[in-house]
Amino acid sequence: MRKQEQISHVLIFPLPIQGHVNSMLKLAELLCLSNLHVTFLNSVHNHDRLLRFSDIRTRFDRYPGFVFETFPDGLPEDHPRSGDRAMDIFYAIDDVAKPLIKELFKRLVCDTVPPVTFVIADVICEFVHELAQELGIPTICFRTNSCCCSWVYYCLPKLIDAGELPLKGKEDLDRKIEQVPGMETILRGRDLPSFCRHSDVSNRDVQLVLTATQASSRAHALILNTFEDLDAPLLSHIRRHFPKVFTIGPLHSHLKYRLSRAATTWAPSNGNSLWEEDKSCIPWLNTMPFKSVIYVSFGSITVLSKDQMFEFWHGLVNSGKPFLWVIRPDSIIRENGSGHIPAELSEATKKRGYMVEWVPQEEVLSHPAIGGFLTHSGWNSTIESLVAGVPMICWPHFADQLTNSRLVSEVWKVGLDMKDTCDRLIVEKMVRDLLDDRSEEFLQATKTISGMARKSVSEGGSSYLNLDRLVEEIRLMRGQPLHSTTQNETYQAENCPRK
Ligand SMILES: O=c1ccn([C@@H]2O[C@H](COP(=O)(O)OP(=O)(O)O[C@H]3O[C@H](CO)[C@@H](O)[C@H](O)[C@H]3O)[C@@H](O)[C@H]2O)c(=O)[nH]1
Ligand SMILES: C[C@H]1CC[C@@H]2C(C(=O)O)=CO[C@@H](O)[C@@H]21
Repeated sequence: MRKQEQISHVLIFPLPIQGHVNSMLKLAELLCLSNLHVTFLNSVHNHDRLLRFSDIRTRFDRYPGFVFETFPDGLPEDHPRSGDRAMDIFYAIDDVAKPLIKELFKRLVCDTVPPVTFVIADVICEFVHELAQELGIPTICFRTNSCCCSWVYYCLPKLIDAGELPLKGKEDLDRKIEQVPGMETILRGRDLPSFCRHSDVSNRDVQLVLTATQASSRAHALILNTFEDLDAPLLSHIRRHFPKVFTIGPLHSHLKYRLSRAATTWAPSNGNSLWEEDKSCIPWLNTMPFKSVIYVSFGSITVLSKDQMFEFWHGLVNSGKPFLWVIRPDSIIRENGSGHIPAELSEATKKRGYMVEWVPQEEVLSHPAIGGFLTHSGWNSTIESLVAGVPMICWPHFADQLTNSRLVSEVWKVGLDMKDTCDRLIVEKMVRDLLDDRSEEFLQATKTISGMARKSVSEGGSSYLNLDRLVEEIRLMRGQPLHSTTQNETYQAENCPRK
């Protein structure tokens, strides 16, 4: 074995969308801080945007063992990559980009010094597991979504066998779901991930989630962006099927802690944003009273119809509370008809509203003026809100969001779930409940969880120790194949030209 092959070199592959790239870049930086070599794969589309709107270049330049590589995602430049077109990303990668990614993998295993010895694959990208396996490179998989949703995905075959899926109609939405151990008293049909609402389990999105989940069980270990105290009951179930689970989150908070302890004077960076962060909201927030503002954002892929936007807008204005609302340029569905904005909305917005296209969300959530978060319940947003101690109103509509919002309201009790409704009266009432009438109860619960989260990433905490164990595992696994034969060496002997 050549000398360079002694060095552990990790290849990280996220699904190329904001919520996945964000958390996996944080993981990448944590691994760099532990002196591992890391190559991070971005789609060309995302990489260009990250270079324009974030400081990734300067941030990662400081790690000598770090490299970005890119691949085309197979979609035309003007494709929205959001809303009901978000799933196109998978199928375009499959149709167009896969052979190119395979060549890239080969190059990284054969021609790179030191060669890639380990892959951390986004669970949902099944083909990455296949490629790594083909090349004899051990894989750890990373779930960027929540622990609760991951557990539901593992239980899907059981749900189907027991006839709990597919849901048979509207009446099934309120029926209790019994086949997800640990959540028997919590979940109703409507709280299952959105893919479960398809009337036919042979639907390709359902199959994608099922096969990716199955493939992940062949990986060496599983990484979750959560912490033990938050998800203990579910983790004990997951560990019966998947013995090696590394809970190392909340990743954003973990990274901040490790950076603050590293012997550097590196300035805190801005995020991993695919849109330009508008920081003008911070001086506006500075003028607002303590915990008075409701922050509204539906993440990076949700889109709203005009009717939905107006229901939220009326509800926010009628609540009488100041609001900071992120409306991405691509987030309102273009429809014919009147785009007329009623005078009462524009007047109230001038007085106590602030609308922007994208914000530095972690900074916003930790601002003292923020009293609540009206969110789509994406996992990053949820865990960022938990760490910041900000109660939530949840308006989920895709994938894990429908399950996350149920845990927010019924398990962690840190907010309210308005799923499957979009009505100005409900928005108004929930904003008042969150910020006034029930604020004490929600603030108390979020404070407790925030404390546990921070403890978990501090020295000696569960996530802190788990990250150290993960790094050790990667170092130990270097060059060792997962399976009985030394596939890695066999592959290299057969396919890498002799140097
Ligand atoms: O103005 C904004 C709005 C959002 N963000 C950040 O963007 C990320 C958004 O991630 P997330 O809340 O997880 O939402 P999505 O972008 O919708 O994420 C997708 O990926 C997640 C991880 O798998 C899933 O949980 C979601 O359901 C899925 O939609 C977060 O880190 C936010 O801090 C900003 O920085 N500024
Ligand atoms: C594009 C989506 C397909 C499934 C992924 C997901 C999940 O629950 O696994 C959550 O939201 C999206 O990021 C992914």
